[in-house]
Amino acid sequence: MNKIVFIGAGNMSGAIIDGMLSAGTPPASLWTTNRSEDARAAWAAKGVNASADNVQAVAEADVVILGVKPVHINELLASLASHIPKDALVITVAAGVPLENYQYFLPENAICRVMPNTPCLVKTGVSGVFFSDHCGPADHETVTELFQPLGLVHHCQTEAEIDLVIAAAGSAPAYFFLFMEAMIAAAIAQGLDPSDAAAMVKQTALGAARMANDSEHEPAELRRRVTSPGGTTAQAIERFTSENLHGIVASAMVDCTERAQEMAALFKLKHGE
Ligand SMILES: NC(=O)C1=CN([C@@H]2O[C@H](COP(=O)(O)OP(=O)(O)OC[C@H]3O[C@@H](n4cnc5c(N)ncnc54)[C@H](OP(=O)(O)O)[C@@H]3O)[C@@H](O)[C@H]2O)C=CC1
Ligand SMILES: O=C(O)[C@@H]1CCC=N1
Repeated sequence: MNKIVFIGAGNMSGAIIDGMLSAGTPPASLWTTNRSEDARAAWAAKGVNASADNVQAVAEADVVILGVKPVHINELLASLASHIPKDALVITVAAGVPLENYQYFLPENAICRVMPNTPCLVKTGVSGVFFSDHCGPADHETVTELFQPLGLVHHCQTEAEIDLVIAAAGSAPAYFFLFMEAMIAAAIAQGLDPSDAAAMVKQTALGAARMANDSEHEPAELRRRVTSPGGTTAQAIERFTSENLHGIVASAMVDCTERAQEMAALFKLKHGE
């Protein structure tokens, strides 16, 4: 059994771990580290090995998954890199930290940047992956084995493509949640009971997402099939269009990608400074 170690098991890594558990990964093969005692107790209650000691956790690891915030990656690598087995595959889910940082601290390891999203929790995630030159077929296989059961795996051709995956998938669950929040608030403002409004909006989002995935038709055609000429939907769509929904979405996604690029410039190791 492989030893898979998560350094920092918060929102994103936690979703991956819970997704893996529900996909049948034996909890005893998973190790997590957290500084908070409550987080460790919660993982231990699920049968996952939980520790506060990163150095001890990575001993004899086959796969190390770095799940801390981007701002903490460099200091974590500086303190932990020499303890990570050289034959371990190192996976990082951090946004905006370039591969070269990991390669500097871990020159002999195979490294893979993965940009997942939180729906990995319910095995309908998206994970963009980009491999370092040190990665061989066995590493590609390991990443596929780990992430495919959690949803769609997209192979990025360039590292820069990871930043596009962030805008289209990594950050994107939040856009849909925001849209749901706005719809629920509007339905309540129009007089629906709050719990009825929430239940209807969530169920409609689920139904639309399922149809979009299962149908032979593109979303634009599915939209047309709801929109009777001169009817109610047409009025709502006209408002979205005239108020530039497409433009807002496009600008938001450009902002998202640009923020990842800014973070990369910020966190990139500056040798000799
Ligand atoms: N949230 C998301 O949807 C996505 C996030 N990501 C990436 O995932 C990473 C984590 O983000 P997210 O999960 O949201 O953040 P969280 O803050 O929820 O998770 C980070 C975790 O790291 C733990 N931690 C921090 N420092 C250490 C340390 N030195 N040793 C061990 N554990 C540590 C924290 O727990 P404790 O304080 O108990 O130690 C916390 O549980 C980021 O790099 C982000 O870019 C990528 C895609 C999507
Ligand atoms: O907001 C963030 O920076 C992280 C990366 C993608 C989703 N959450």
